[in-house]
Amino acid sequence: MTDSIARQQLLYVQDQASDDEIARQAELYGPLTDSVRELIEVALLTEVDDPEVRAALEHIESAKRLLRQRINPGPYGVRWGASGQKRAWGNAAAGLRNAVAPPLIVECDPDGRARVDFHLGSAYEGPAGLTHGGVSALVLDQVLGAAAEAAGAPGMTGTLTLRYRRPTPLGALHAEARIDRVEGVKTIVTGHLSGPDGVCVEAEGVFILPRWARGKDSAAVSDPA
Ligand SMILES: CCCCCCCCCC(=O)SCCNC(=O)CCNC(=O)[C@H](O)C(C)(C)COP(=O)(O)OP(=O)(O)OC[C@H]1O[C@@H](n2cnc3c(N)ncnc32)[C@H](O)[C@@H]1OP(=O)(O)O
Repeated sequence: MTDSIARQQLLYVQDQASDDEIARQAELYGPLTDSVRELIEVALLTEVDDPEVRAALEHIESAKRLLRQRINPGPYGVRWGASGQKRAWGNAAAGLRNAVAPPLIVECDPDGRARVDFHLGSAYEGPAGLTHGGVSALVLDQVLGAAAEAAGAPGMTGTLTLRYRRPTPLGALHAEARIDRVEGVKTIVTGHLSGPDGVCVEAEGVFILPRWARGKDSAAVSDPA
């Protein structure tokens, strides 16, 4: 096993947090994350005068000093509580503590289907007024991966193939996925991302249970938010 795989495995942690403690943390950190996400949007779009921008910066620096007083060196990893509840709160697409995440709150069925309605604001812009193609890939990677995981066939993304059929607007969007087939350690999942005018991006993903995780509890590579 390489050092990087060994290091990665140390970030899958059974911390035995109780459901009450997890709920407390979600109530505490969820609003902080939402506020920082809004801050990203407001910082991007504000048109106030220079003194107000400088004053806002001082407040933000002060908030950072407060929060840095005790800090996890990171990354967050994936944690399981005492009841088996998982937290992938650092996940870039769905993490409850990650302000970069849109966030995606993906609904899954055990037969390998997943869907999510979500909103992309101005921070996800690529072409003027449109969603960045890499952000569409992020969303589809997460939703297709969630479908594989929901059916008990989780894996790392081996190949993700996208077809951008029409520009993806910002705003209210939908993505869904379903397992097409399972071939040994490979799970092939298809899906799409759509906007108000129909399908914008089609996707096919090959999710592979990595060699190091074979024969272990499949949760070792699953990564729900
Ligand atoms: C609820 C939330 C669910 C979570 C959603 C998560 C979504 C996000 C997921 C990610 O972002 S994962 C991060 C991006 N992906 C990676 O970083 C993967 C990096 N690559 C690897 O770790 C390994 O190359 C990989 C695990 C993909 C495969 O390595 P293995 O050593 O385990 O594969 P192996 O050589 O044993 O091959 C197994 C099978 O897979 C095939 N294969 C290997 N690499 C492949 C590849 N890249 N694409 C397609 N097929 C591949 C290989 O031909 C073979 O097919 P057969 O079984 O038919 O012989």
